[in-house]
Amino acid sequence: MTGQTLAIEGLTATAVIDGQRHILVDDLSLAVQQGRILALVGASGSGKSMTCSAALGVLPPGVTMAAGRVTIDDVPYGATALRGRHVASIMQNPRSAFNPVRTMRDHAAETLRALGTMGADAEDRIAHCMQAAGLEEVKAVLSLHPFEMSGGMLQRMMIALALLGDAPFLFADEPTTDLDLVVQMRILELLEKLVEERRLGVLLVTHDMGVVARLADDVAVLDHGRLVEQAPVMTIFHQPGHPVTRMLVNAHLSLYGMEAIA
Ligand SMILES: Nc1ncnc2c1ncn2[C@@H]1O[C@H](COP(=O)(O)OP(=O)(O)OP(=O)(O)O)[C@@H](O)[C@H]1O
Repeated sequence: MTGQTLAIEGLTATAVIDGQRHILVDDLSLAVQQGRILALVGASGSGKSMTCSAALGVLPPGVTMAAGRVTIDDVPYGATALRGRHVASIMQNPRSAFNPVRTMRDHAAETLRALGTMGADAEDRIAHCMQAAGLEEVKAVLSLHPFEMSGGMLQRMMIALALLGDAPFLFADEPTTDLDLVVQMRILELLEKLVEERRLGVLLVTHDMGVVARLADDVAVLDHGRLVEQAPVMTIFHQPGHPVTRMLVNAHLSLYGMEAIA
């Protein structure tokens, strides 16, 4: 069973800085398959987040998508149609994603409204997604404000909200960066489980090659906005082809050794 394929094709994002046009993402193409995790790696500033933002039509002010399109099984989709319904997203620093004066119940209701799916079964769906994200005490958690929750709980809630749309794809932008090591591991285990159980296709932005070794099936390497290498994870670690890939792998190996990826 192969499932759907989401393709980003010829994506180019530009910004005018001090009167000069800069290319932040340069004619980038990649494909994410349902049931697989594609890690998007590269040095800081290489364009990983901008790639996700451009594909989902949520670029920051001043940055323009100059070219490109997103297709699912060769059918092109506009960003508004993609977001939530076909592609869910989670990002780093979950605390900043929540409104500090609203409860989790408010956030869940707002997500359902945005998806246009506030049906009679709304409560059940919220509970189901929260449980899938490892939040068992549904009623208690729904009554909490962000400041009453840990970073790990907030990230689980963000994942629960992402699951509400039942999208086949998930873009996860550094989902564990701001969490402590134990919580990081639990969130990674959760992502792995969701890919297995729901056959999500995940585009995982990370700078952490340990996370790549642990989770990814395939790896795409960015350098200055360009895709310089794409290969299965084992090839990336054992036969990195591009100097940037070698640099990322060597930096990881010099810190942690080969055991983690054997
Ligand atoms: N609002 C903006 N306007 C113009 N340029 C921007 C803006 N935000 C980011 N950039 C530039 O776009 C490029 C790509 O940034 P991006 O955030 O995608 O990098 P990244 O690979 O995700 O980095 P990191 O790992 O540090 O998050 C960088 O050169 C960055 O300086």
